[in-house]
Amino acid sequence: MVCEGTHFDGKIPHTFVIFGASGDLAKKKIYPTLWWLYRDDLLPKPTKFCGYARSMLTTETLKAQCLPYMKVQPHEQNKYEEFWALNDYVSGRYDGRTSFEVLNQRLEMMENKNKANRIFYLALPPSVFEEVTVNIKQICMSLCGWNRVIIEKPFGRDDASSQALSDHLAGLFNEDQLYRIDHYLGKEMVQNLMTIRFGNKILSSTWNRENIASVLITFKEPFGTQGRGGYFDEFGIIRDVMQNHLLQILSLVAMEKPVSCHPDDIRDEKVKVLKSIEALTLDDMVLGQYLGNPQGTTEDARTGYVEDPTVSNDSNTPTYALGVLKINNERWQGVPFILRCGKALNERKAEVRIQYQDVPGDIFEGSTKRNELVIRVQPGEALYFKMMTKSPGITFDIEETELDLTYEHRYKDSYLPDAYERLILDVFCGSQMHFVRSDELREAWRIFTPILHQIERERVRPITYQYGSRGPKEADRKCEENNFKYSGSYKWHGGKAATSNL
Ligand SMILES: NC(=O)C1=CN([C@@H]2O[C@H](COP(=O)(O)OP(=O)(O)OC[C@H]3O[C@@H](n4cnc5c(N)ncnc54)[C@H](OP(=O)(O)O)[C@@H]3O)[C@@H](O)[C@H]2O)C=CC1
Ligand SMILES: O=C1O[C@H](COP(=O)(O)O)[C@@H](O)[C@H](O)[C@H]1O
Repeated sequence: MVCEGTHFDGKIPHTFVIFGASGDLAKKKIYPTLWWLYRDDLLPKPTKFCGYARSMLTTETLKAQCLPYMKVQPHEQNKYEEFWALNDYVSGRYDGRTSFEVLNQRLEMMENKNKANRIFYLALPPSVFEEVTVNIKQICMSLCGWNRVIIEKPFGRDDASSQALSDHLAGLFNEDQLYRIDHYLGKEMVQNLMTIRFGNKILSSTWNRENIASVLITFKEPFGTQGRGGYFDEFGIIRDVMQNHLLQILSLVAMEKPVSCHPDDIRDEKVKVLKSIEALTLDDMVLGQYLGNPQGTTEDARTGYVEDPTVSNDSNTPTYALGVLKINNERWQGVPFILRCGKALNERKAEVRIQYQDVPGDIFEGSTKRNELVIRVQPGEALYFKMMTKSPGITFDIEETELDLTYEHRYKDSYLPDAYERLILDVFCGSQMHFVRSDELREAWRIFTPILHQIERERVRPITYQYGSRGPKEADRKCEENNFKYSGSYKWHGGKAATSNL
């Protein structure tokens, strides 16, 4: 794909600074990702890494904390030690100048006072975000290389708080220095959406209201808060998953073809389609909250959401949400885009279902089923197209079958990197294609803020569903009302890959 930012500058040293290095995200995702990129020789040489947090750690203790997540193979041990030899750690406050001055001196030492590019990863709670970014800007910027700042969600709680954050950041950095991570944009099948759509004539010419009945975008997780409901209860599933991951997928499914693959051309189209979406209302939604399953085999499964000790007994925070979005433009008017997401459900799955309309002028006595293009994001990346065929043999009966592109079969020997690997490498390369621009964010909050405020103001009660179920029955009814037909007749006769994901 021809686009900017596909290469990094291999001649200049790079320093990667991880704020919140002692935390959960850092040890489970950021350090492992940096190690994998280093292991596979994908980073510029030399790149050094510096952790920063309040905890009094050493590089050795940090290394020990990260070990369970690093997936080090015995033959990689030497390289693994090399990786840690490139690491340093500074303990300091988030709000004082002095600590940041110490950090900057340490960075200069690591860089031998040479020209260096710096990447700052903010794996931090939003409460310290503002002071850390101010201190980075005032004290820690590389003076001759470039500086890039990676930010993790939540990007605010609603339109006003998100705008305040965007304004704060805009006062410190240029938009091209800011990399807002939505890790779903780093997933293989999400990145594939543009190619599927714009690289296939057969799909591009049917991708519209004349052919498509509805689009269903799903995220499901088979576990609850696992005792960490405190964070979740402040946000809920709409802010946690729907407003970001699912809406990003929607915009890639629904946007017009960009002028080129330049990141700004793509993001311009994403913003345009978001602008055509009306704000959600309660009538467009089904909200759920899980109850414990007394027959559950784990403590998590037996514990209902409000029984989590870190969640209040009368919390009305949704752990499940379905929302029907309408896109008011020439391509999509009248086609419901149904977003569904939930925790404590029956399976782990993220997928997009493009359901085509019924065949007009039926000659098969009502036995045709709708075509459906399924883009399975996880687990087990696959693209399959459900279609009708004549049953093989002497009969003239018809049956449902599929054109199947299961990655595990077709691309058996390919390595699919983790989303964070792709995205962090993009930051080294300066490609913002898979990062969220501030105007995308503004539109996303415009769509969701009114409903979020209403749920909080009116204390709207979610419908309860049992841990391990498919969620509230009302959600299936809402799909039906919105032109998504489920027949239950489809049978997949496929191999190992499919069964292991059922
Ligand atoms: N390449 C491959 O590996 C392929 C694998 N397969 C496998 O075959 C299986 C079946 O294929 P699939 O496309 O899912 O076909 P189905 O049409 O059988 O199911 C579609 C989805 O409908 C949902 N559903 C279940 N009950 C209802 C209901 N009452 N109302 C509305 N929706 C309902 C389920 O998802 P939910 O619970 O989320 O609503 C289900 O996944 C899949 O699990 C898939 O893994 C199929 C083709 C290719
Ligand atoms: O951003 C989030 O995503 C994870 C799910 O990510 P996945 O890559 O494992 O699908 C979710 O568990 C978490 O609540 C949410 O904040």
